[in-house]
Amino acid sequence: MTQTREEFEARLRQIGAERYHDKHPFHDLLHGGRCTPDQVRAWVINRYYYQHTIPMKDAAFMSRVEDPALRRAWRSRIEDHDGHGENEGGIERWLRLADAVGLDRAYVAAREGVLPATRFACDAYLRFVRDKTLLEAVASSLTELFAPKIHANRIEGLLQHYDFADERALSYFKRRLSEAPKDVAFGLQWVLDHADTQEKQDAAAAALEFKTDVLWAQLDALYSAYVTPARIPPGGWQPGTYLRAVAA
Ligand SMILES: O=C(O)c1cc(C(=O)O)c2c(n1)C(=O)C(=O)c1cc(C(=O)O)[nH]c1-2
Repeated sequence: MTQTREEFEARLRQIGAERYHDKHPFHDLLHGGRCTPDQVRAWVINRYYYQHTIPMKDAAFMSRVEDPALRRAWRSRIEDHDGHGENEGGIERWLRLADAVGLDRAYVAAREGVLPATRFACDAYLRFVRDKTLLEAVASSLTELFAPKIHANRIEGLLQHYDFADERALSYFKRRLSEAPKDVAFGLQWVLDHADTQEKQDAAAAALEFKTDVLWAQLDALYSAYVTPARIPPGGWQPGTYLRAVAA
């Protein structure tokens, strides 16, 4: 049976409550100050691949949208990451974090040393948004409903526990606190408006579950490669390499 708007929204929120990556043990380590400097670096390197993918998936999405009003509402997402005018953009802010944790930013930006499962997960997200219905594509972005809380926890945890953490290093997360809510408020209303049959509601819910898997799989990959017993796959970043040259 088709759910009411309220029931369907509650169903989407329940997916986050059960499956969002705030519950992943790697985040407990990271936010609780129990990651080594190299584990933090591995996270920064791998998560950059996600950052790199996001504006590409948004561009793939927009290339399929025929409604100018929807494109107009969506396009700030690309500018948020790539920058616009005075705003240097989220990708640059992520590279500041790479600087702060002592990594060579050119290495991070080149996306070498990224774990295979990170690539597979992020590439799957891009393909999903390119190939599925617009409703599924928008629904897959709704993990951002749950992101402000994890960003706030991260800012607090990193500031409390790690010497590298300061306002400049964490500017990516601070900025997302104001960017994400506007995006997700629009996305949620759009999904609620368009998922008007049971079939569409099921497809949108499945898309959101798929996206929680995309996020979870990236942290599983990190955990298995860099937390005991660490098993770094061939080609993965080796701790101690590609550190930033420090002036003598
Ligand atoms: O740190 C996080 O946990 C987290 C999660 C997510 C998410 O839920 O997909 C995003 C972000 N951050 C983020 O910073 C971001 O720009 C973003 C864009 C999107 C998207 O699917 O369009 N998700 C996320």
